Formats: sequence, structure tokens, C-alpha cells
Amino acid sequence: MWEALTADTGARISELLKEEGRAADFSVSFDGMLFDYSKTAMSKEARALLLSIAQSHRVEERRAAMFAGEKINETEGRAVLHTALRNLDGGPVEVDGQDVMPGVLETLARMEAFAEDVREGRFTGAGGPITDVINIGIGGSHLGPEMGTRALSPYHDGPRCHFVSNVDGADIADCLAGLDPRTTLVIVASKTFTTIETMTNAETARAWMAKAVDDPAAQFAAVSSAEDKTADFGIAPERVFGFEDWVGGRYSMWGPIGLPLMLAIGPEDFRAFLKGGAAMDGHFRTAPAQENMPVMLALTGLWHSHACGFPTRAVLPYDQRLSRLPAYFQQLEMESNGKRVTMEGDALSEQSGPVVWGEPGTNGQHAFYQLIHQGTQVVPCEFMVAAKGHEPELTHHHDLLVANCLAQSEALMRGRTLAEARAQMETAGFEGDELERQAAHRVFPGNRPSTTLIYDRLTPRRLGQIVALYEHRVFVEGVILGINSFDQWGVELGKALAKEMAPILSGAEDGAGKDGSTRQLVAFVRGAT
Ligand SMILES: O=P(O)(O)OC[C@H]1O[C@H](O)[C@H](O)[C@@H](O)[C@@H]1O
Repeated sequence: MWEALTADTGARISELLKEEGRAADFSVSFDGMLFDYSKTAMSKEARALLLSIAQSHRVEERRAAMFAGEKINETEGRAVLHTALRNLDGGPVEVDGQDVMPGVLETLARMEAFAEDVREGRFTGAGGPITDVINIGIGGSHLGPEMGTRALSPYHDGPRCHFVSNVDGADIADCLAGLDPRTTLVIVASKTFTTIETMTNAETARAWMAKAVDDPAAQFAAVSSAEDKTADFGIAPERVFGFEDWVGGRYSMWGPIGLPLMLAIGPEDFRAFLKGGAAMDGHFRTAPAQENMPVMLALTGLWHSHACGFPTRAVLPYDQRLSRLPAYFQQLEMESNGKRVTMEGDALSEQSGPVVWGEPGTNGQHAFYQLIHQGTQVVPCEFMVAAKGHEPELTHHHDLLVANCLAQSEALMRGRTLAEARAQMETAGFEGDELERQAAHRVFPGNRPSTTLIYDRLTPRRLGQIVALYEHRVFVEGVILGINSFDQWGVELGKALAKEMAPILSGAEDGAGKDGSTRQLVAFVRGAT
């Protein structure tokens, strides 16, 4: 289906931008945000084709099915309703004929009461009011709250929040060093409450606390959809916050998995975050496709990955506080759309979703932008920037940040011709062969595509909108690719083999059946002193 589009990928972006009104025409605005995709080689004809692809893949019908609680995660037999977690002012949402909203609102109210108790010092540790919170979780039980807590640091007025995810003991050791167990609250966050990294870290944290506190379990809370297992771990039910199987791990920061964020910024700002997500849901459900930000973000993504054949895309937030957003989007996008078969189990006849990577600007500029500007692989860039920062006394910093962001997209598009490079070298005093040689290195091919998402300021509401925007983008791309964006079977094999490997490494089993490379690595580990 991409052939007709592939034939149309040769346009020069700078030429397209000479068309009157292209910038506004190839942009979508919503509630103080502007998504500009005019610096891509997408022509009007290409866009029309992309929109017809969305229509023929029944994106609107699938969207309605998701919001209606149908079991669109077919391989796990589950509904996909993370949107219900932010549906504060909406109507009922039914799964199997049951309205889930009373349960969602009740859990939110419990989280809020607990967060206020902690923040206001009514819930205390053995040594007094809680000063520090450690969230122990991994993947979807880690990346969202960690990303969001860092993103919204100007709104922090609660305890300090720390995040431990890796089973590497270095992670928890570095976190615990310097913390007082008597004023620390530990949240064990795991949807399944079986994830080996999380359970190992949770036990280590409990042992650490037990050395200083008579009743360590009293300073533990749990977030999980396996409440029987939280009880086995010894966490009292009043500090267990559950969620249902219709919330996928990487879509879960809107519910109890967001507890550390709520503790940091307070329930009111957490609600503003939820309302931002709900506003994006409303927009996604009602705006016509061409004015629909998630739909156009998705179609631009597919244009680059499937029509142009660019294998990766970079997400480049010009916001240091969004430094974990690329990692968050990696899970959201690659765990969702990195699949090899269709919903029916047939091999995909095209590429799956692209590799997603990135770093905040301006740091990336001094590292990998070299390749983006002059490498032979084209990397579509998704820039993101707030017009205003949070530091009124540092506006000159923010102005420079924005200037860099805008300049990068311009430079990528414009490039620098050989004639321009020659002129520059002439001015610098070069001549003859040396001038030619030097000039060649200073040519930028240009015509490198980028999009920019620009907004006023990174508030809790804005963050909610951005996260929901990308969630729906992933959904639309998944529907068009015909895959299930809501399972993650690809993580299972490694987990199973790690379980097998542990007794081999310890010497309890010999590992004779393993391949030569693996046996060699095992021998190295066993031989290390
Ligand atoms: O929340 P948990 O059950 O501990 O799962 C944590 C993470 O690990 C799994 O392996 C999945 O790849 C992720 O989707 C999930 O978010």
C-alpha cells in the first residue's frame, strides 16, 4: 500500500515550503499546542493518500472500539482502557457490561488521601514525617513516573522521590546510600508483582529498612493488579493501590503507578495532568483526521518509516526536564509496535514500527547531530519545545534554547550547498585543490525532515496532553500496520532464559546443553575473582 506514496517521496522540502500557506496548512493546533509537520517532504497529494490509508484501515472504528472497552488486545483477551484513568469528568466506561469508573474514582480518591497524609506528615515513618520516597519498579512501572516526576520538578512540594529499576545492585545501593530508613517510604510498583528485578529490589529495600525500623512493612506501599501477591509480601491492604488488567504497563502512569508523581506534585497538579490527557482524548475522538494531532503525528511517522523507508526516528525535547521522555517513548512505541506478525498471526509484509531514540537538546547537538546533518542515513527528527521556561530570572537561557531548537530544524531542511561552502572557504583564504577538498566536508545535503511540537510552557496539563498525544499516535500507527500494540510477547524469551541461567552461573547446574559462546561467557564469570 506504500508504493504510491514511495513514488512521491522525492520532493524538496524547501521548495514545498515556497507554497503559500504551507506552514499553516501542514500544522495542527490544539489547546495552546502547535504540531508543525511542514518541514517534511510530504506533499498535499501524499497527505491525501495517507489520510485515505487511515480511512481504509478503519482507524475511526478501531478508536471507537478502544474507547468502548472492546477487547482489542486480542492475544491477551483484554480491553485497552488507560483512557478511563483520566476520564474524570466523562461518563461511564464499560468492560463486560460493568461501569469501571466508580472503581477508578475510588482508587484515585484513596491515592489522594494517602498522598495528602504523607505530604502533610500525618503518615509518618519510625523517625517522623516522610522525607524521601523510593519507587521500585521497572518498565511501565518505572519509566512513566520517573519521566513525569523529573518533567514537573517546578511543581514539587512533596517528599523527594527516587527511582530504582535495575536488578543491578548498583542501582539500589546508590539510592539507599544517604537515605534515612526511618523517614523513607518505599513503593513497590509492579502490575504482576512477579517481575524478578522489582521483587529482588523490594526484598533488599525491606532488609535495609529492617535494620533501623521495627516494622518495616509499615513503611511500604504497593501498586499492583495482583493484590493477593502484595499481601504475601506483607503490605497492608490500606496501602495497596490496585488497577485492572485493561491498563497496560506502558500506559499506566495515569493510575496508581503515578503515585510517586502525585506525592511529589500533589493531588491537584496530578489531576491537572490527568485532565490534560483527557483533553487530548476528547480531541482524538472528535477532530476530523486532518485536524487531529495524534492522527497527523502518526501519519507523519508512517510517511517517514514506511513511505520514505527511514528506519529510525529521533525524539528531541529541548527541555532538560524531559530528559527521560525519549526512554519513556522507547517503551511506549517500540514495545507497542515492534511486532513481526499481524493481529491474525500472519507475518508482517512490511516493516514494523521504527527504532525510536533521542536525547534532550541542546546536549544532542554536541554529540550525534553530526550524523543527523551529514550522515548517509536520514533520521526524521521530532523536536519539542516550550516557548517559555519556568525560570523568570533565566529567560536568556531559555531564549537560547528555543533559538537552537528552531535553528536545527531550519539547518536540517536548508543544508549548505557546495557553492556556499566554496565561498566560505575562499573567504577563509583557501584556494585550488585544498579549497575543493575542504569545501566538500562543509556541505550539508539539507532536505532532512523534522517536525516540531511547540507549546507555551511545560505544565502538568501540558505533560498530560503530550503523553496522551504519543499514546494515540502509537495506536493509530499500530492499527494501520495491522498489529496488536498492546501485548509484549517479545520480552518473554529473555526472561525465561535468565531464569535458566542463574543456576548455571552459580554452578548448581553445568549448562552443558548451552552453545559454545554462552558456555565461554559462563566460564569467564565463574572464573572471575
Ligand atoms: O509492572 P510489572 O508487572 O513489574 O512489569 C514491568 C515491565 O516488565 C515487562 O517485562 C514488560 O516488558 C513491561 O511491559 C512491563 O511494564
